[in-house]
Amino acid sequence: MTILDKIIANKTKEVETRKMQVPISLLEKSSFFAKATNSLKTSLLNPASTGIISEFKRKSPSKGIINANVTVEEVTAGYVKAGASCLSVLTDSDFFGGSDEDFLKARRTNPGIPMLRKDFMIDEYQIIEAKSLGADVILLIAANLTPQRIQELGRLVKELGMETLLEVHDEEELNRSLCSYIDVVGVNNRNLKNFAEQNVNASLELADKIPSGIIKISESCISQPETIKLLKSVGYKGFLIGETFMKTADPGQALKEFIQDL
Ligand SMILES: O=P(O)(O)OC[C@@H](O)[C@@H](O)c1c[nH]c2ccccc12
Repeated sequence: MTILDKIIANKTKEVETRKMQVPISLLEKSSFFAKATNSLKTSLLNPASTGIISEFKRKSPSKGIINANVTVEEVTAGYVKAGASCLSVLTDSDFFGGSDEDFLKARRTNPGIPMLRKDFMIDEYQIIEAKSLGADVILLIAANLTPQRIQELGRLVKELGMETLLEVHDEEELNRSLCSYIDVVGVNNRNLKNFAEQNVNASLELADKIPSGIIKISESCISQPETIKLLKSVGYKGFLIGETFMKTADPGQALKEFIQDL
């Protein structure tokens, strides 16, 4: 069993429990259903954008605890002040130490910036739940979804006015998963089956395989401003970074310093 298999088995149970606890009709009462979303695409296409999608991540299966001493409000506000183009907030609690409460706190603190709900999406229920939390962008991970499920979930994301970030790790996942509901493609440099990689080779290899009209993001294992320059030179517009900032005492300050060297 890979780590991803374990996460998905756990997530399947979690979603079934939630469905019994909170009916969709209750989720739909959230005021976020009446609010317009902030577009990630628009943000990344803005020439003044840093392209940095900064992530709030307390722990991970590969690194264990990354930072247990900061609050989601201070970190996300610091990211926005430093010039992040989008925020990513983990809501998976068992493997990543996140929660829906974290997401809501970040949302209320930063109403005007695109926010990605970072979780393992397998069910329509979670998409509606994401909308109820004020999410703008949904992550669909090709490694754990069939092409048909990507289409079905992507369609619902669009119906609810949000955008879909499709995450792939290799060319096979990319080719089978692309469909008309995908707004942005993210190449995860880390293989979620073993969490082994420490480099951005996956992004470099896939750069010219992603159709040119689609906005490209490089995800994970980015720790140097020079890497951003390299990724930009092969066409990437977005850069999803968690640990590099989260492992410091002041992640917002770390982003600020990182941006100065871009
Ligand atoms: O902390 P890093 O190496 O900068 O990575 C951030 C982000 O890309 C990573 O957390 C991530 C990418 N795809 C995921 C899917 C699920 C959970 C987490 C992730």
